[in-house]
Amino acid sequence: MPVRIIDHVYAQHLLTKLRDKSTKGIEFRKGLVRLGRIVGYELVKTFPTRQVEVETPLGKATGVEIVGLDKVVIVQILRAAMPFVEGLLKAFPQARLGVVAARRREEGGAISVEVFYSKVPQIEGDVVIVADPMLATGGTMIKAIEEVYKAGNPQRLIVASVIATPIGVDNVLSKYPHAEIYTVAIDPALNDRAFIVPGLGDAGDRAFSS
Ligand SMILES: O=P(O)(O)OC[C@H]1O[C@H](OP(=O)(O)OP(=O)(O)O)[C@H](O)[C@@H]1O
Ligand SMILES: O=c1cc[nH]c(=O)[nH]1
Ligand SMILES: [Mg+2]
Repeated sequence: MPVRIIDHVYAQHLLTKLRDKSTKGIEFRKGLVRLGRIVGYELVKTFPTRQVEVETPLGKATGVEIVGLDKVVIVQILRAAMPFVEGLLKAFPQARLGVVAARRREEGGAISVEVFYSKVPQIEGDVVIVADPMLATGGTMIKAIEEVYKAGNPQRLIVASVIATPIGVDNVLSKYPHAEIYTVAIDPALNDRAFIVPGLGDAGDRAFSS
């Protein structure tokens, strides 16, 4: 199960609004928060559950408890992941958080990625969700995952994205074949500046109005 598309109709609806170039500033940012929430709730479905008994004020009830929520670490890749992670945290409010600050640079027609700050908590045996709305070439995600492995070996490595490309997915999976990639859409192409086409443009710039 290398890539799973989150085909929830509300996720698809929100993504369409984000793609629309007339969706500006705060509306764009709010859309990313809402998408993060839905992606989070879809990810929760992949966790094991157990039956538990609780005492209600009037008697006993049998219910379901999600197992392992206390083991979740979310790693956000600055900057575009910030609103997306705000949404993910609605589904994983007790998650510990890591941060990787990265920027893509164009040098002589080639794209390179610079990580200029990284702080990831100890993650041995944890479920790590690395969040970035855009998985274009996959270069940034690969660098972020390298930072994750410096902090320990996760039990599960989940990549949470909004738009991915086939090449980005292949690049990540060729280095980390066990990564579980969740995305709302896969777009076909990259342009000559490694932007996703049709994509939604520059997610960081649109979210932060620069
Ligand atoms: O898969 P890749 O080809 O590496 O591209 C994806 C990265 O590009 C963007 O970051 P950018 O460098 O624009 O930083 P920003 O989030 O601050 O805008 C985006 O937010 C991803 O992190
Ligand atoms: O299309 C793209 C590619 C990388 N980063 C973005 O924000 N958009
Ligand atoms: Mg950007």
